[in-house]
Amino acid sequence: MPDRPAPQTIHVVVAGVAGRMGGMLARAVIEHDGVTLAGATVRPGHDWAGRDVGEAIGLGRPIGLAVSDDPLPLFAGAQAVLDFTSPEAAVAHAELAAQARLTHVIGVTGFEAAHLARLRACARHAVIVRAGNMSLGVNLLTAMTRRVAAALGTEWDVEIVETHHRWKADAPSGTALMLGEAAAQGRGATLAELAVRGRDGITGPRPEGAIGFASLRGGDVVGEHAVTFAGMGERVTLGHVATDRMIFARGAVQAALWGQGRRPGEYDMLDVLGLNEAG
Ligand SMILES: NC(=O)C1=CN([C@@H]2O[C@H](COP(=O)(O)OP(=O)(O)OC[C@H]3O[C@@H](n4cnc5c(N)ncnc54)[C@H](OP(=O)(O)O)[C@@H]3O)[C@@H](O)[C@H]2O)C=CC1
Ligand SMILES: O=C(O)C1=N[C@H](C(=O)O)C[C@H](O)C1
Repeated sequence: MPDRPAPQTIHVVVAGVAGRMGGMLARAVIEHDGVTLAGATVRPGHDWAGRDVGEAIGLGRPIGLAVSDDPLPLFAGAQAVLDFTSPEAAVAHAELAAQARLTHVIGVTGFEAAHLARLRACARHAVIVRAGNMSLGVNLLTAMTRRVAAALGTEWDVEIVETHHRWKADAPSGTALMLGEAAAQGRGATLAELAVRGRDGITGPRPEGAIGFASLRGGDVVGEHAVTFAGMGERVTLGHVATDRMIFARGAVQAALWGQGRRPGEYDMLDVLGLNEAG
């Protein structure tokens, strides 16, 4: 339950509206009840600055809102920001979001430990909902992965394979790491203790209990993930295929609404979807 009553309609800013996800997020906000698009940002100096958001994202009509390259005044007048930009930009946005006390929904992947430490500090002042994947299907898969890993034990080898479009910047994907963390949790460990990220050359036998990752990149693949539990004489594979980025955008809007009136802190989509307890 929220700690305070949530407003009826919340004002939402989309950061990085010129990106593959940015345009989807703006559409999702425009289409969703209970949220109003209050701003959309691009990197300083981007040639979309000043253009109408509707025209810039290809909606086919103006919506009377100009793209901005200055997040500060937009954040000051909003209740939430949806952020699928880059690790550096998301950390800078988190510092502004903390000052404005707004819900910061972060879909960005590829964070390093130093970024995560800064996000943790910001979450002392505002709600951060961060997940490597905001879709319902992947979050269900995450909860299932934790359960299956707990049930099968370490004699079943866990391998996670992900496939994405040719433009993706980071590997393994944020989703793959989320699934790996869930498998590790199911076994009472952390992913840092068990992860094997990339194999090449004379690798020797697989360490028992390791969680392996492999990444494929090509074409326009939206995102595919498979978690295989390989035992002696049988294999169990759980998977998810995304065919439309709107699944991530809708999840982000849901997270923005969920965050209203919550206590400051770090949350994820399992919290939003009520799947943490179920795991
Ligand atoms: N959690 C989830 O469900 C999902 C997460 N993702 C993640 O979201 C991120 C973005 O993915 P994608 O949309 O494909 O990538 P893109 O590169 O298409 O989009 C990122 C956008 O952010 C912009 N940007 C960077 N810095 C700033 C800034 N300071 N202010 C405003 N805009 C900025 C970039 O601008 P410029 O090009 O000028 O640098 C670019 O337009 C990735 O980390 C990806 O893994 C993607 C899909 C789903
Ligand atoms: O970069 C992407 O496109 C995606 N990134 C996320 C990830 O790293 O897992 C989520 C989704 O798979 C698409």
